[in-house]
Amino acid sequence: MQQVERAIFDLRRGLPVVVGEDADGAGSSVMVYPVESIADTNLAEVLETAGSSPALTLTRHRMEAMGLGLNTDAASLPLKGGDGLSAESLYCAAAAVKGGRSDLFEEPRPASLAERAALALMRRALLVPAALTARIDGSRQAAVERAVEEGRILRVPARLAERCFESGVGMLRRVSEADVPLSQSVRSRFVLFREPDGLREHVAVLIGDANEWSREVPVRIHSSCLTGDLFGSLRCDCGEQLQNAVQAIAELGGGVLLYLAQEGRGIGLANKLRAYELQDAGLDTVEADRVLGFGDDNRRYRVAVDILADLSIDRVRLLTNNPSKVRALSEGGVEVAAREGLYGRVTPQNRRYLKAKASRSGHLLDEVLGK
Ligand SMILES: Nc1nc2c(ncn2[C@@H]2O[C@H](COP(=O)(O)OP(=O)(O)OP(=O)(O)O)[C@@H](O)[C@H]2O)c(=O)[nH]1
Ligand SMILES: [Zn+2]
Repeated sequence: MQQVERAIFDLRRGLPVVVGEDADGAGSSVMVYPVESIADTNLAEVLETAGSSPALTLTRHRMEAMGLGLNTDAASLPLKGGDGLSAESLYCAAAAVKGGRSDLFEEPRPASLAERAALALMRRALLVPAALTARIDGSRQAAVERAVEEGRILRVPARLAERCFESGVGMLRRVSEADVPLSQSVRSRFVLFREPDGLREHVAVLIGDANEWSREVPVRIHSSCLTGDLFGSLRCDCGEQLQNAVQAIAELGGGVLLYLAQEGRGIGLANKLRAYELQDAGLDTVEADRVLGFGDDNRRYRVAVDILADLSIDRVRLLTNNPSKVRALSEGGVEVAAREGLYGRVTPQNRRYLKAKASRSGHLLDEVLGK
């Protein structure tokens, strides 16, 4: 997987990578550029390097947002070229609320294996899930091969890249820990876990004395929210939920708060801010993520299951309003003996967000929003 991790870093830096369809990554290969960082000059470079016409590869959700239904998980829109084609027009087609100019593209076709893998890499890299892709023409293969051998560009096998979200299952590493007294619970210990690819770190906050925890350990699974947790943003309820969770767990005799690196429901802070802009243009929190090409909720809770296993916890009292967290733990073999609601204050700024969570994602919020 090392190549895949390196490719993710390159893509985050705005560099292209080569995705190949054979097991060793060679064979039918595609150059991949992250759309969000492509500059006008790169467009000429893509044509020159790959020697074939590029396409814009998008997720099904983005295609739907553009009114281009195609019954596949991902599709590619071959570029027509000509006037109006620029880095900006590509970005608009990939992420703007209005979907960009359709006259710049040919009819969509289902994405190839390498193109689908390119989108998986974008999502893992927390970029806008849109790639400029170009098959490497036979006439350019030798040059690309040389660039790969000389380390000027990375090549990854599509099959590995496509599975970049699964690479770490069951392989979290417990890295370091220390006591960190909190104002609401003086006896608290932070334990840090790192995913094997080194890309994400998660923290388990052990509250109180583990020997005194009840058999149904009070557990909160909290997805990180820089704006809410640290700055008290009024757009969401995360900051207050975080504080209330520590308080509630302490009052229940201690337990665990899992602070998971899942900013913006797993789409990352950059995309969350993009989604906020789309919300300010009228979309709700779920629609905005879809328009950016994501699903309704991009979080997977496997890391929570793995951390609880490491802590030898198999029965919990879960503090959440989110039924998918309950489901994910149960499916992962953790018994959810009870669920308890956990709320922040409803404010004029977050009411619409909370209502959308209740109506679109099934959050159990009647207690604070009314029926
Ligand atoms: N994409 C996106 N993410 C958001 C938005 N507002 C808040 N978030 C993120 O949503 C997540 C909320 O996490 P949690 O509070 O753990 O989960 P939850 O699904 O609300 O469920 P609860 O357990 O009931 O709180 C955080 O990662 C926030 O950064 C938004 O408008 N768009
Ligand atoms: Zn938040």
